[in-house]
Amino acid sequence: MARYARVKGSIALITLTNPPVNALSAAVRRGIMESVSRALKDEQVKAVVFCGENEKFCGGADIKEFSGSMSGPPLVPLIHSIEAGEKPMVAAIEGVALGGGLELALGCHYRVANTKACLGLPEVTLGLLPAAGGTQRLPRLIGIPAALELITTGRHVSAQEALQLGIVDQVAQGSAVQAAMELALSVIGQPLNPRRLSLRAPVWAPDVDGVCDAALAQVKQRSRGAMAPVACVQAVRAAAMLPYSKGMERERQLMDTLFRSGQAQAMQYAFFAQRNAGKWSLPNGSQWNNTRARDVQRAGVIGLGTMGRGIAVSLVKAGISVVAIETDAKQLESGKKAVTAMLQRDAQRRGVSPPLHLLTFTLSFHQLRDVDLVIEAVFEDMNLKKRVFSDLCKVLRANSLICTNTSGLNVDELAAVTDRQPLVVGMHFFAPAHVMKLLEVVYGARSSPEAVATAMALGKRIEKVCVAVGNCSGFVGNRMLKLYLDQSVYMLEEGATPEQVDQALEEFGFAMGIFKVSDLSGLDVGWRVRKASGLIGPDVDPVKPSRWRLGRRYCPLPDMLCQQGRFGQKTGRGWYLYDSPGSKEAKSDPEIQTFLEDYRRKYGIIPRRITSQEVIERCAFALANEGFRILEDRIAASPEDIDVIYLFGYGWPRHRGGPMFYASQVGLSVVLEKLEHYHRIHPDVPSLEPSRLLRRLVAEGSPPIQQWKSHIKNLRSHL
Ligand SMILES: C/C=C(\C)C(=O)SCCNC(=O)CCNC(=O)[C@H](O)C(C)(C)COP(=O)(O)OP(=O)(O)OC[C@H]1O[C@@H](n2cnc3c(N)ncnc32)[C@H](O)[C@@H]1OP(=O)(O)O
Repeated sequence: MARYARVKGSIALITLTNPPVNALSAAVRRGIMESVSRALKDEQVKAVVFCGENEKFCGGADIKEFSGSMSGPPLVPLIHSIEAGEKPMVAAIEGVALGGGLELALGCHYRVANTKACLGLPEVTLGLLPAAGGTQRLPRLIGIPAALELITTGRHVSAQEALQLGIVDQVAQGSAVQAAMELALSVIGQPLNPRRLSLRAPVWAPDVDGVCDAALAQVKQRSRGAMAPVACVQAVRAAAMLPYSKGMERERQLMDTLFRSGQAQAMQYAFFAQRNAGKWSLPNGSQWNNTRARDVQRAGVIGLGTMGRGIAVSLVKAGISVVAIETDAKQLESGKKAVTAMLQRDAQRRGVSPPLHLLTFTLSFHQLRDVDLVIEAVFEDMNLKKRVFSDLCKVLRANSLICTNTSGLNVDELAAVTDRQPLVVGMHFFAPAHVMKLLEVVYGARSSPEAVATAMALGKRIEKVCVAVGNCSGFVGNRMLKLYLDQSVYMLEEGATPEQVDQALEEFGFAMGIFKVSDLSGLDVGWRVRKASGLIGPDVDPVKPSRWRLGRRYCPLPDMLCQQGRFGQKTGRGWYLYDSPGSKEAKSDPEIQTFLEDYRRKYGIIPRRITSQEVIERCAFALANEGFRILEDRIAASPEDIDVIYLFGYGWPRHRGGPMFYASQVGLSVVLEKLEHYHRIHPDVPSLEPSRLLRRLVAEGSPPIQQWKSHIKNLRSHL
């Protein structure tokens, strides 16, 4: 899987051939080894150029191989043999040079990239470190601070930035392969030792220790328990302190630990889960590769609140014309200002001009007559949305799609008021919509495969991670979130504080605990939903609200907070205290402690100590248990889809894979046992009762997560 050719008389051109990204599989490594040996032996060959098939240099090691037993020539000695070769070796980088691909290029004596190439060492995002010499060669090439930044973040850099950093020697406007061949011919006969990065001395710099310490503190703070970024800093520190061979030894030791870790498994699982989510399928058999998406050139956005603004920005940035509608002139003006400012800021950052010409702001629905698709983002109110949907049908072309950004209302009920049920789907964005990566595409009972394909393709075009889900209250993400929130507030009743719960979740890896997140989102949002769903009504005792509603345990604490006007950050008070409305730093509020104590006293609850372990078990296992029910109900097509939703929409730590992967990693029988235990203690919380699918999987020997899909099919056929 490496092609060998002699070109221009004296150049051996070695082409990596393993589409789509020319990953360094065992066969590719073998091919490179044989080709290098042939080039070194061939007396006609005076220089060697490496490139990749289909204008993609190399996407790195073949990640699929990591889960099996590795075979074939190892990468480290292979790259060493390239570097040690007595003929100039030049990497011609087109498309991507990532991970092992860049490490291969660093083993070459020269590197040429074309303008569109991107380079990086993203191993840290897979729970690993660049262990084919990357942590030792890159610092020797570009210095410790720049290498630390690239290796600990896994950030991709453009060819231009790579040139500025000194990673590549040349950027070619046209073909990198042509430019590399010219460079190779021009350097024949020049000494190679100065070009061999491994021969360079350790990279000493003033206060190297201080720089590494600062990087360590930064990654520990940023990555919340992830091991790989810490190991990356340790390996780069070795490049600063030790000769190359010792540094390589350190790199290998650190990699050995990471490679076997559950964190690496979780992150590699997340990599493939994200890509598999794009391969959607519907219960009727329609799927991503048998359904055509429609082209969307013009879209409408109804409502310019926070969500509508973010959606409009995302569409325009992808080159789609947008007609943005509001019902009130003042709101239209403030929406216009906000959208324009967001686009201007973004354009300024990227050094381009803002695509404002793609935007039309109007109060008139008639301007929507020739759009291909509309995304409704009005207030979360079924009647209001129904009115908007029927008004849309009066002006839209008969074949225009109508999408709703509802976060959990019934898509079928909305579709029913239209004249085009097959053309109605949900597009559930997450706030802020121009930043958050997740998009749940919700298909209703009558949504056509073409409508789903169009929404999925549009989501991909605006750079979202899209997951197709079925229609139920809250869809996947918010349906699960409800149970996680329930557990959190029950624990406050039982004796915990918001700080304790949040600390346990943050130590687990969440960027923010659930109470901080609730304050950020606004506590009034859930309050409104609970009122609309009949959980709060005039029959509720205002002095001692019932803890039992609709036949199950209910915690009135969040409602009581809202009654006090504590809506979270926006009012300066929620579960925490803020310096002023809108400020972000959450501080403990003694009033909340007193409020919780009074509450427990009023209801005769004797507080008990709740450990971090209990917090994690009750939150994570409640999430996973609902995830199993969602799989039984066919609302999500696979556990991977659920995990992608939690990773990209709800801040689940990537090094824990997602709630379903976490359950599989902890062990399904352990999860079952714990749920049974908690359900025994809390029989008034039906959601803690282990799901049928979980029981079934345990009974069938807890198969690996990749096999759950077939067990789910069997479970259904037994129902
Ligand atoms: C030690 C460790 C070492 C030495 C390493 O090198 S670890 C690997 C480091 N490399 C990476 O992390 C790069 C991973 N890949 C990507 O970031 C992207 O795939 C890409 C930027 C290279 C291309 O992006 P895009 O064009 O959007 O395509 P997809 O992401 O959808 O990928 C297409 C298919 O290729 C599969 N793929 C990609 N990279 C690898 C890889 N390194 N090993 C195995 N397979 C890879 C990916 O899963 C897609 O497969 P399908 O879904 O189409 O089946």
